[in-house]
Amino acid sequence: MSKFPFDIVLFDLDGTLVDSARDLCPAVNHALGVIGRSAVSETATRNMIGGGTDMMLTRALEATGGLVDDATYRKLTQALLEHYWANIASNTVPYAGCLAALDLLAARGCKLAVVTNKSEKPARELLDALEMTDRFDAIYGGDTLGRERAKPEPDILNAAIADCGGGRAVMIGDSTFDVRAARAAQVPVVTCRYGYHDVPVDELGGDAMIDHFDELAGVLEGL
Ligand SMILES: O=C(O)COP(=O)(O)O
Ligand SMILES: [Mg+2]
Repeated sequence: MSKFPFDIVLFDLDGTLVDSARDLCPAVNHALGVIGRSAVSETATRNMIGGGTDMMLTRALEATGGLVDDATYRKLTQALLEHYWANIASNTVPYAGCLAALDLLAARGCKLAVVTNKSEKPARELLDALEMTDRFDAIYGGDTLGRERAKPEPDILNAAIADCGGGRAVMIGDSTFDVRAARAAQVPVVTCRYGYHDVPVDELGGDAMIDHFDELAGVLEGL
């Protein structure tokens, strides 16, 4: 078997490895309900994910009547997180073909890492609940190095690459945060058509796109 072109595969979490909108959306709506706002749809929520919890809540507030004062915002963040913690893996599942693709990449000698804008604690909690933690050599959240160093900054990608021993890395993600972070880290990036997009999917601007995890290893071999 020919040598695989990458040593390290970095994965975004929400909208890339796992379909989490069915748990994130109710948590957002729980928070909106605290101040009597109307609910946002799951479809709308999907476009609000990718920049971390604060950005998701901010976008949901903007979509339902506007921003709130700091004290209210803190209360709503608390309500959102409490709801999310209690339901973190109620309806969240790895995307079809995800686990098989991770198996295949590991069998081809790749080290695997998660680089998410979700905070590290809930990211680990979710991966634990889905029994996925052991598959990864590094797991970085949006707060691991400090929020200001979350994606689109390259820092968590670079840190994960270093933890994996360095080498040829590639990023797999679903939002402009992932594409920009990969560009800044100077690694190629594959986007997922099935994920959560903050811009129209064809404007993400990655190096390749997959519709399904079954395509991933082949697409990486062709980069
Ligand atoms: O928490 C979020 O908004 C997104 O997380 P992600 O970086 O795994 O897509
Ligand atoms: Mg994502």
